Amino acid sequence: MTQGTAIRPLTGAWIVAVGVLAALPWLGASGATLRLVTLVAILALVVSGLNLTLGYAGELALAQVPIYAAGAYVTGYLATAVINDLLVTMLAAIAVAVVVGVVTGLPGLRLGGWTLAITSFFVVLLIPSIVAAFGDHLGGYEGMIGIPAPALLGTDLEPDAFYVVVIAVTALWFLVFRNIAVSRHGARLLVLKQSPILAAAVGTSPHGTKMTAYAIGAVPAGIAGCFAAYLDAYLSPVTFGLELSIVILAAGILGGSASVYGALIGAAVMQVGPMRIAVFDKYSLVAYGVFLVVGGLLLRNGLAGLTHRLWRRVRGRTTPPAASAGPLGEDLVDLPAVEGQALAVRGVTRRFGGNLAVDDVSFDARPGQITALVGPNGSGKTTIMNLISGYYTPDAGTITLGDQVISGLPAHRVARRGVGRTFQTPLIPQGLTVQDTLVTGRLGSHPVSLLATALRLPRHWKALAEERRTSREIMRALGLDRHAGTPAADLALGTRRMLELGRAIAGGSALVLLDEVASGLDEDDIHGLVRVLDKMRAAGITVVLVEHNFSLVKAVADTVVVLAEGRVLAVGTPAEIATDDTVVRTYLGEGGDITGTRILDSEKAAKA
Ligand SMILES: Nc1ncnc2c1ncn2[C@@H]1O[C@H](COP(=O)(O)OP(=O)(O)OP(=O)(O)O)[C@@H](O)[C@H]1O
Repeated sequence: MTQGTAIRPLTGAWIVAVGVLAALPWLGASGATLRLVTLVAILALVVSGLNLTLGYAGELALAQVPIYAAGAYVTGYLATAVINDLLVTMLAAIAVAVVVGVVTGLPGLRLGGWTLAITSFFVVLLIPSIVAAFGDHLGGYEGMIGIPAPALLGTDLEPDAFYVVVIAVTALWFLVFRNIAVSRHGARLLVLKQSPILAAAVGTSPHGTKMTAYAIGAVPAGIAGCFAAYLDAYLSPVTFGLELSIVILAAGILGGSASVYGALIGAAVMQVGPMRIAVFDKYSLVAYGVFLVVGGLLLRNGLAGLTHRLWRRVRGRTTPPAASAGPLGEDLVDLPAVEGQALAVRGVTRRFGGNLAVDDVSFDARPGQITALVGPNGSGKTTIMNLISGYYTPDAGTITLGDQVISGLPAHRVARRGVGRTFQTPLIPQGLTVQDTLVTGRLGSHPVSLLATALRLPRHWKALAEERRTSREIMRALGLDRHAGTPAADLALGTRRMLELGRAIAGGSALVLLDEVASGLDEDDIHGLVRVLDKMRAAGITVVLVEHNFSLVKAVADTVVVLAEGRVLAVGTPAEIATDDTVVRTYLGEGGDITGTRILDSEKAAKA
């Protein structure tokens, strides 16, 4: 999987850079230089955690300083009083950092946005009080002194060896971060950032994804804390203050928060620049503020984004113009067969306050058939789609898929049971190619563990091969193969609708819900859509289609369910519905002819 926002590392250059940095002690670098590089590595680790939670997952969890402090104090305490082995102290620092990361992120599960930012940012103010409360063990306000130099597996580490460990572990973390960012897990974070609704629709739990982001974002800060404790053999609560929070934020924004290596760039600029230069001392907060504003206002995705764009220009790659759909070729392949499941909606009712949006609705949708829901604006079609896909819970009635009751389940669980859907306005995240977007449709149905992804275990490669095969099959069936590498958000509306449809199918969905999928499409697009709908039927998928365009309904639907004011007015084949007296009288008045009606609702007709 690729991502538009992440810089792809030139692996060779990366290995050389890490090798040169690690060899600095033997290349005659001074102690001051080694210390500076160590400080850059420590800051880069903390900032990379921010990039992961904020830049990738879009969570305003800003508790990096408390997390970093937790890692540092745990290391200091263990090394001084319990066991001084870098492996043990680092693992303990990571574990405690993850706990602090998750706990400080918890408000984000309910509140999100700025409330999370404020609560997590100001946890930093508690650090001196917490350190003071455990003064006997953590040194209180005066600081913790006498942290011994680290040992590793029973061998004391000389300063140069410690330096090499810092470089090696930092390089390893950035490799892991990069592996996550360019994988399906990175896409999962990106989808959550841009639309929690879409995240649920593709089967990923918004809460679970947020918790994962808080947890992995805390890992590098815990490692950084461990290194910081050993570096100066001294810890003071003063170090872990608001100023450091602002430095981290400035480095993140300046480097580029939605990038892997932006953390290194931002940390290097801050450490080599304003944090070193004495003249900044007095005005340090002002200087950091300026860096924050410059990074935020002038640089789209920070210095990393700028480097990325320059690199693309040098390589002669510029963003292609919006890709238009155009007519589908004749060479479309069939969709892979699936085991469709019957949908049964029984007596479903849903109120919004005093408004009875859906009133005792029952209907069936069968595998290998297309069931159309039609009716004027406000008749309850979208509410029924949202009830089936788990965004709403019915006040009464049940919805079953095959032999499983799905009503009452949260949306991501419904998706995992094999329900895919599209939206009235296509939800296509920025930063993903067409192929990557199709892969996101498999996130819930074909999970791969984070560990397998981060460490590139065989399970990861197997899943990647499957993802590529399935997405290629779907692209060939939907005529999307010529757009495979195009940024999905740049596509024309017709192609975006087709892509959403592909994503809904990609996980092997037994039931696919299409909400006004033809809206805004031209004749070529609609012709292509009809062919694809025929393929879905042939593949055995159960399709429920909300549609205003009765010509399209007539062309594709096996069964039509007509709704009026939240109730089922009639059910039948398109031909039966077209001549149903009640339907014709209700919508067209005495003597009307629905067969020639493009749209049941005149307002929608104007829009279409
Ligand atoms: N989240 C909500 N809160 C309050 N009322 C809602 C909500 N969602 C839908 N409704 C109301 O429920 C009724 C049915 O709306 P719904 O969107 O399901 O109709 P629809 O047939 O899909 O209309 P359209 O064709 O315009 O999409 C409307 O009266 C609408 O105002």
